[in-house]
Amino acid sequence: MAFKIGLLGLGTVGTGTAKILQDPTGRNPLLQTIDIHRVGVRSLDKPRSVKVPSEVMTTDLESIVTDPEIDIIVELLGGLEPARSLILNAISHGKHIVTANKAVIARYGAEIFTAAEEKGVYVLLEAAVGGGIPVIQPLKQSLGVNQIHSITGIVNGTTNYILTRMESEGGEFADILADAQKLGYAEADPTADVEGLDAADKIAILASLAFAGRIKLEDVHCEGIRQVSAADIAYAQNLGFVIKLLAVAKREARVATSEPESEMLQIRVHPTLVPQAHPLASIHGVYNAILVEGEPLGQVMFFGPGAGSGPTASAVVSDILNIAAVLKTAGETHHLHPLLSCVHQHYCSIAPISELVTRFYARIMTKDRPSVIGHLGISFGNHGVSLESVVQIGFQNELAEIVVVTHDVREGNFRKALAEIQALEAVDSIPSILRVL
Ligand SMILES: NC(=O)C1=CN([C@@H]2O[C@H](COP(=O)(O)OP(=O)(O)OC[C@H]3O[C@@H](n4cnc5c(N)ncnc54)[C@H](OP(=O)(O)O)[C@@H]3O)[C@@H](O)[C@H]2O)C=CC1
Ligand SMILES: N[C@@H](CC=O)C(=O)O
Ligand code: NA
Repeated sequence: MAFKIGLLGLGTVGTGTAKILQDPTGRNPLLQTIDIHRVGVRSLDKPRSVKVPSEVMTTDLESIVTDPEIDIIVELLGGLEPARSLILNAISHGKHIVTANKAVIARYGAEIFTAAEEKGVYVLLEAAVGGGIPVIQPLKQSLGVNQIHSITGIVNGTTNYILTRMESEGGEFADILADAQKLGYAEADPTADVEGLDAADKIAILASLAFAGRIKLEDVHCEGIRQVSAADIAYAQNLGFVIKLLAVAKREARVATSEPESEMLQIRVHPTLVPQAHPLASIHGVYNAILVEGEPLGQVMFFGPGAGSGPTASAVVSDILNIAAVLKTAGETHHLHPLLSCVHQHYCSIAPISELVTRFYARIMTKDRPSVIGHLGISFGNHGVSLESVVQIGFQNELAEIVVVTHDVREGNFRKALAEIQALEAVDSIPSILRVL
C-alpha cells in the first residue's frame, strides 16, 4: 500500500522533508511506501537544492489540496494565509494534514481540529514546537498517563541565541540582533521571535495538549526580550542567574473561589532570571529545551535542535510516517486513533497575570541620597512585598542603580508597589522588571 503526499512549500523545511523522503535507505522501511506526488511553491524558477521532477511542481496549491490521488497534505508554507484556507480545504477533501505551522495552529486550531474530527482525518504537528525535538507526540502518548503540573520551555532559538551571546560577550540586544540577522540566525523580520509571539504560539499548543483543553491565544501573557539590557545580564550573573525567555504553562489551584474543583492555568512568555543550577540555565545558542513536570513521573526534559532544515524535517516526516502506519493497519475502519487525534472541546480558564505569584527582579535608577533605599523598602512594605536582596552596585549618569530581588509576591501587589516607587521624588526610572524562576 503506497501513500501519496502533496507538499506545500519547498523552502527550508520542505527541502529537508523532500531530502529524507528521497533517501529512505537506513530509515524506517515504511518510508519506501511514501511518494511525493505534487509540490506547491510560489516560484517555479527558483533554484532548489533538492531535485524534484518539474512536472510534479506547481504554483496552483488549490489543485494539490483537491487532488483525489493525494492522501496527506504536508503544509510547510508558513504564515496565516493561504496556509489556513489550504489546510481547511484539504480537510474538506478528506486529506490528512501534517504541518509545522505553529502560527496557524495556535490561532485556528479549534476550527481546524473540529473540521478534521468531522471528516475523520489526522492533523499532526510535531515540527510546530521544538522543531526536531519530539515533544508533541510524547505529550499525547508517552506522558499521557501523567497529571501534568507544568511545562517550562526555551522554545525560541533566535532569542536564546541573542541572550546567550549577550551573556558571553556583554553586548547590547540591538547589536547582537543585527549580527544574528547577518549570520542568518534571525529572520529579516524578527518581530515574532523577539517579541515572544512565536514562543506564545508554541506554549499555547503545548498547554492545550498537556491540559487537554483549548487555549485562546489572547489569554497568553507575552513579553519579549527587547527590554533586557547588558546591565541586567551582568546583574543577573552576579546574583547567580542567567536570563532566558521562558514559556511557562502551569496548573494552579484557585485559592479565592467558592468552587473547590475549579482550576486555572497560568500561561505566559517572558524573560526570566533562571538560577544558574537549573537545567534550563545550561541551554545555549539556538537550542530549545522543554521541561515537563507531572505526577507520577516527576521531571523530564526534552532537549535538541528547535529549528533548521534537517531537524525540523525529521519531525515532519515522523508525522507522515505515523499517519502512514495507522492507515496501513486501520484497514476499512474509519475510527481515528485516539493517541494521534485531538478532540478537545472546552476552553481552559487562564488566570490573569496580576494573580501570578512569583519572585521579581527590578532595576531602579534613583538620586544618590542616603535615605533612598529606606523609602523603597517602605513602599514595598506598604504592598506586602518582602525583599530577598537589595544591592546598589553601579552609577549611571550620576544616578544610583539599585537592584532588588523579592520573595514570592502576587504580581498585582508588586505592580502597585512599583507605581508608588515610581512616584517618589528620588526615583528617576525603573528600566527593568523581570520575573525570577
Ligand atoms: N525554518 C525552520 O527552522 C522552522 C520552520 N518551522 C515552520 O515551518 C514552516 C515553513 O518554514 P520554512 O521552511 O522556514 O519557510 P520558507 O520561507 O523557507 O519556505 C516557504 C515555502 O513555501 C512556499 N510558499 C510560501 N507562501 C506561498 C504561497 N502563497 N504560495 C505558494 N508557495 C508559497 C515558498 O515558495 P518559494 O520557494 O517558491 O518561495 C517556499 O517554498 C513555517 O510554518 C515555519 O514556522 C517550524 C520549525 C522550524
Ligand atoms: N523562529 C523560530 C524557528 C522555528 O520555530 C526560532 O527562532 O526558534
Ligand atoms: Na517537535
